[in-house]
Amino acid sequence: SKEGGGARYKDPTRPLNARIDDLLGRMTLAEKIGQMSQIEREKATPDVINKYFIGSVLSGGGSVPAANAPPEAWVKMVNDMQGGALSTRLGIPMLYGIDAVHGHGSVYKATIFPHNIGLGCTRDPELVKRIGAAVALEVRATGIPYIFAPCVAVCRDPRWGRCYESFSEHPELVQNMTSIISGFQGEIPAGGRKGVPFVASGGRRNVAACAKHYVGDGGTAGGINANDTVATFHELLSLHMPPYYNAVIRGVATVMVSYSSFNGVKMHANHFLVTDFLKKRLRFRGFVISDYQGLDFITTPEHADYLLSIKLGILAGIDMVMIPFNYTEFIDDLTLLVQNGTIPMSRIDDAVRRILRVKFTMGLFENPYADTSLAGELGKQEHRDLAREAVRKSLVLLKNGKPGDKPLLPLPKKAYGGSILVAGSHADDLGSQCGGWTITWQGFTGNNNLTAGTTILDGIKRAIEPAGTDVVYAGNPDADFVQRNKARFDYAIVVVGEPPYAETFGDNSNLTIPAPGPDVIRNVCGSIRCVVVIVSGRQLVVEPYLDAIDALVAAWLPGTEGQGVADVLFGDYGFTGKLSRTWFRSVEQLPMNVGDAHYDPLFPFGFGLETQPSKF
Ligand SMILES: O=[N+]([O-])c1ccc(O[C@@H]2O[C@@H](CO)[C@H](O)[C@H](S[C@@H]3O[C@H](CO)[C@@H](O)[C@H](O)[C@H]3O)[C@@H]2O)cc1
Repeated sequence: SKEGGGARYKDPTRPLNARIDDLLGRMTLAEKIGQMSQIEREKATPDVINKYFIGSVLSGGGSVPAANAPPEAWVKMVNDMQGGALSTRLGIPMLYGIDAVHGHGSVYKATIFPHNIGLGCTRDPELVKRIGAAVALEVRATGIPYIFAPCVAVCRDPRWGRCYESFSEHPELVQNMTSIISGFQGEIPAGGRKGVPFVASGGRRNVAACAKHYVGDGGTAGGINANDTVATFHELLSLHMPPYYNAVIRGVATVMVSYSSFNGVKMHANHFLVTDFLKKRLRFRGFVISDYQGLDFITTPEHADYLLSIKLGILAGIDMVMIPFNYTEFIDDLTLLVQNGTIPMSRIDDAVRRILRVKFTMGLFENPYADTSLAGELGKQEHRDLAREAVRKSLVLLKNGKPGDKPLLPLPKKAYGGSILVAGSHADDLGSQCGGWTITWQGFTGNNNLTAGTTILDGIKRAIEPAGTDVVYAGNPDADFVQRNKARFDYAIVVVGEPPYAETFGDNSNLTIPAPGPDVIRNVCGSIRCVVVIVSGRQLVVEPYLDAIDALVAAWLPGTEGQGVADVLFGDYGFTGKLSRTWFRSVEQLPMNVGDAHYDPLFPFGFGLETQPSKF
């Protein structure tokens, strides 16, 4: 019968392809196009999902059921939507997706891990896999089974606003960090088929992942977001493609297409790279999803010719469209294009087959509803301890003592004179130490209880006040304050850096430390032995201040567990981090990456001084 009923596709003992064939054979064009449609949470009522057979829903950056929503509220929201999907004729479950750039970033009191640029500096794929597994549990705690992560961009220019989402400028380091996919989805069992979508569906403690943004997102001209990556095919294959080999082998369930272009051809309209290369040459068997309004941006201005955009995107090989708002227009236009023969049914069937393969593989048909049994996983101490370990291992020590001086780090917990100075805006700013994609798309500044965490200053106080050291904090001390007080302090810790940003808002062509950071460095380090800690999404201009600085630490964007910084500053652990990116002298040198013929860095790729844990 054409109805769902006791149909073969509902029988989990049936072979995967038999279930797909049975279900596909029953589907109308409207049901097929519904599966290819992903809409935004705020549009996704159970009625809309039911009426249009919607196959997927997403939370865009910051799109939450309510401010500070607890896991239970997320689970209820997802399950209400799922009820709309399961009440359709064939009862195909919908797939809810969300970004998890550095942990379950949209969710109140989730553990926020260091951004990928810092994880690359750990050189620890096992650690990163453990992080993936922890993030999967925190995402499942809210009833969500699919994340738009990891970003496997190979960022070749730090002027790009998304460079912190990239593990490294070096493709091999990014390839190694694809271990996070096995954390998110679960490890393919020994002897299990590689290169096909895999999500450990048994325990429901894993999520479907998404390698993004295919391909060359990190190689755009001048690091301009969503711009043109001009390169030979060989350069594309040797610099930007390698992480996708690893992602496919690890069974990544989905791949997201990049807004960027390759030699002037929009990736969202690139049949050769999406279909001929990814699907045929690499034999990727999961589904390809567009980026948010990615079809609209095929044309300039965006959405200028939506019929054309849909034709080009779907024929290029995109299987699911992150619409996300104008879903009736999308559905009507795609229906028209199929009915008038512009898009063959075979292309639609390929897309739906891939989507169904992921949904069957991850057990979504057997477990369509979430429950609150994992609510305790959200932000639990074990995950915060893991994040703290990642912070420790991500820190890179770039300088430790002026020429002729003895090393300044590790610092003594007991200050000889009894007091130390902590200065700089970023010492006491949870939002800034987390960076973009935290609670909101662009992130936030300050500590205003938007989530739970430990600032770098809190961590310093907890580390040394018990030893009897008095910590004096001054966010922006002027020269007068320093002159009047310098004799009080054994040393100073200066924490400065960038404000939070995401995507185009982070595109930056000067990469200077934002004011008043340079003044704080000059005022403090000119009079007191100082450790400068830079909190940023990438390398910044530091050469002008280097001589005045006694010790220099790159902390990147550590996330909620700021105590990890103090752990290493005061010697509970040694510095082990190595640069995942070349630290330039000036922006005029950019782009400049390890392996370039002309390579004149301030600190080279792989650089990082080490210290031993201190006894006392
Ligand atoms: O082409 N272009 O020039 C362009 C510029 C701005 C856009 O604007 C758009 O609007 C934003 C408003 O929410 C969206 O977040 C996306 S970002 C997008 O969102 C996904 C879902 O959150 C993430 O998984 C992806 O990794 C991320 O790239 C985009 O920036 C769109 C396109």
